[in-house]
Amino acid sequence: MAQFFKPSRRAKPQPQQRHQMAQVIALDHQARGIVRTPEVRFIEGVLPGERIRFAPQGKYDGILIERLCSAEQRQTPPCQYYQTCGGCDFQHASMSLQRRHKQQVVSELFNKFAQLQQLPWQTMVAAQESGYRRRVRLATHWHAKRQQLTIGLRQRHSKKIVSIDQCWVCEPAINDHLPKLAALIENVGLGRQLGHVDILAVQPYPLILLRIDGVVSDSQRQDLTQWQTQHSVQIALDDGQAQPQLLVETQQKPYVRSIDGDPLYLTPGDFFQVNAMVNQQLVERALAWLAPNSNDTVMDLYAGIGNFSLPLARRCHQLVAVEGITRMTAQLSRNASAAGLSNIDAKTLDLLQPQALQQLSFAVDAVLLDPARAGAKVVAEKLAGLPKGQRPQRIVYVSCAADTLARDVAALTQGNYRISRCAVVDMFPQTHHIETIMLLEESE
Ligand SMILES: C[S@@+](CC[C@H](N)C(=O)[O-])C[C@H]1O[C@@H](n2cnc3c(N)ncnc32)[C@H](O)[C@@H]1O
Repeated sequence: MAQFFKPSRRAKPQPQQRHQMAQVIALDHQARGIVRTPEVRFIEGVLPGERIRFAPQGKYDGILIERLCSAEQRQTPPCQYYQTCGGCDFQHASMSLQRRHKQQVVSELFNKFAQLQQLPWQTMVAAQESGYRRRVRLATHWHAKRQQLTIGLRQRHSKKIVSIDQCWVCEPAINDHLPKLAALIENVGLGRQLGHVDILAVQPYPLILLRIDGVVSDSQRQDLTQWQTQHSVQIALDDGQAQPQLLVETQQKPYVRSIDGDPLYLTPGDFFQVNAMVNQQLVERALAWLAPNSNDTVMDLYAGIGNFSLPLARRCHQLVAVEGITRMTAQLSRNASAAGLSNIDAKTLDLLQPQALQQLSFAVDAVLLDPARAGAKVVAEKLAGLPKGQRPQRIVYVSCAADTLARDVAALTQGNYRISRCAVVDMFPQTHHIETIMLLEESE
């Protein structure tokens, strides 16, 4: 049969003459270096002040070929997998540069989207630089010929998996179990059926959540049950259809603790904040800025399983919590009951729907907003337009996406609010991800 030439789908190496020299002038919002030659290009792994040789790629990108000098703020990436793993993209910068850059990005976005030049910055909410992640999702690949399983994190810009047995930013409870997983799955014979694996550093035992396609036999269940007892972990199975199930349903439900020590029970798959120490400080900061007292009615929007709701309810008269996922609202209510709190009214509403907001009275003393990346546009526009006496005096907005935060805060400041405090929250050190907390108060 005739053989036709098929070009490789891999990016071709750039010919030598196309390489260009440039000085990195700044970092973009994803912590990539910006060069101008004169066209603007974005290059990963480089820092402002560094002179580099790079290969242009596509219309806007470049690939670093050689660094001719190093910025003072460069550090040797501490993680052995840094060059290949796509997990942390900012390890080559000192912690002070990482944190300064995050604040700079928020300032730039507010300048651009909210026309606000000066923000009232407060001390950053930050804790340890490594060993902070209490949940991680691992990718897996089953080599049928070798009957071997690879577990790890995705390579940068690739579907390939970097096999890891330690993750520098994960909590020790995760790293204790990560190296044992491949052998467990191979021995139990679930390699072919395995999708991803989540490890959660929760109480009373670390939880390993296996995404399995197809049926798990009784003998496989027995093997897994034996293993979880031997290694003091809990295993849960997720078939992608129904809610993940603990292998032994009679065992105690997993939980994390609120800042007051109340257990926040969760079902595998429920959202909880990734960085326990930063979360502790974040909730404390939100409480300090919202300053609830025992006569106040407070609203916690995007409440999850009650991370902010329970501490707020302990300090105010009445707490209205709103969450979009029914299962999590029910969990929040159970968590409130377990903590002996009877002043929480938990509702399930889609806060992106204007008509859903008609079911809420915003004549409360304070509101906490903690939306997902999409932000809280509909809520912000509603709050911005409410007359005095029917709106909260204080709003604390916790955000994981500075662009949607700037958009929503612009709506609030064009209404009856002004920004009185803000701080960067370094929830994900060693990565470019930015969280922010902002206090808005009635301006008249
Ligand atoms: C960043 S998490 C914060 C959860 C909680 N405040 C915490 O600290 O753990 C955002 C929460 O908003 C919920 N959510 C996302 N979109 C929503 C929507 N349209 N309406 C209501 N809740 C939503 C998610 O289910 C999630 O629990």
